Amino acid sequence: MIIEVENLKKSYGKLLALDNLNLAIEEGEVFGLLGPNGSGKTTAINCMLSLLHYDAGSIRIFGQEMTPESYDLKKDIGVVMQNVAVFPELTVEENVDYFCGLYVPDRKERKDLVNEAITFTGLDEFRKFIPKKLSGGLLRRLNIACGIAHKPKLIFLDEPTVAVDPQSRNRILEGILELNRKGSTIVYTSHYMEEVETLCSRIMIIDKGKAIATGTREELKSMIHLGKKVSFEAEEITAVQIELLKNLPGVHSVEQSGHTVHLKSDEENGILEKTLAFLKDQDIRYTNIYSEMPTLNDVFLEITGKELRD
Ligand SMILES: Nc1ncnc2c1ncn2[C@@H]1O[C@H](COP(=O)(O)OP(=O)(O)OP(=O)(O)O)[C@@H](O)[C@H]1O
Repeated sequence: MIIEVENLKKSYGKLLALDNLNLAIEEGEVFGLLGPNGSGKTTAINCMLSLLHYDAGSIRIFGQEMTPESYDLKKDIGVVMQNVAVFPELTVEENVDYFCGLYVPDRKERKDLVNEAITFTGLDEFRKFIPKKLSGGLLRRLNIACGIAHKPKLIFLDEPTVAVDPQSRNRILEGILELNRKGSTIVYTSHYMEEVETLCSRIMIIDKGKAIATGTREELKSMIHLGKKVSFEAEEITAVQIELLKNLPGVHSVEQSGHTVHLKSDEENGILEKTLAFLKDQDIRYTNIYSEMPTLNDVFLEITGKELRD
């Protein structure tokens, strides 16, 4: 096991930020911590890295107890924090070299690692730039280059794509998968469910410092017995017709927002066809009908009663 967290508790004054958190991550995983803002993701990471004192519980990394003095463990860990942390007066190259130098004292060895990290994050043409001259997306990529240049076995990335343009975002996500393919275990926090779904082999959904569900995306979705969702727009649908729709076999719930009708079913198949037949039978004019599979937001909504995004 690469990471084992048992019964972790952390309070800030009266606020219980982590409430008996348990976590086990195996080598080779891309593990996602998914939760809304303030759910405790950063606190969990900072505890795992021994950057924060915690009140109770135990943390083992690479099979050993993690303490603030675990320097031998830390050299195999890479950290990309939520807030970009680079030196404003150093160039891209100098920044990466500085952070890599914390773990790799040999200059020659480091030169190759720094070059590799810069190329990997697509920063070759910006080597001599200082951070102030970089766009938000490029700055995030520099943050990543600084965190991974020493080729760590375990990489923590805390919301690395917040406020990043789509091009940089894709590059970052592809880069993370590439790091995983090259052998690094990844712990990735986000409140973007799409990213976590695409990237992560296993996901823990966290809310108010508590793990509310853990599993692969398929396992998480199968927990909530929700089949497909169907949405369509209909300007003239009546309240009675909405009630009739709710009574169709297999229909779980129906909600209206403006002219859009959202229907949830507990069946995987056939619900779109049933809805179409109903609309035809009732002579309801509709546009933009589509069906979709449940998302991790549906899982979160069903378990907590609120949306993942605030
Ligand atoms: N240093 C601190 N002092 C007091 N409260 C804190 C501190 N750091 C975090 N908190 C609180 O602890 C809770 C968990 O915060 P944390 O930053 O771990 O959540 P998060 O899921 O990472 O959210 P975000 O994505 O917004 O960073 C929140 O209610 C937050 O306000």
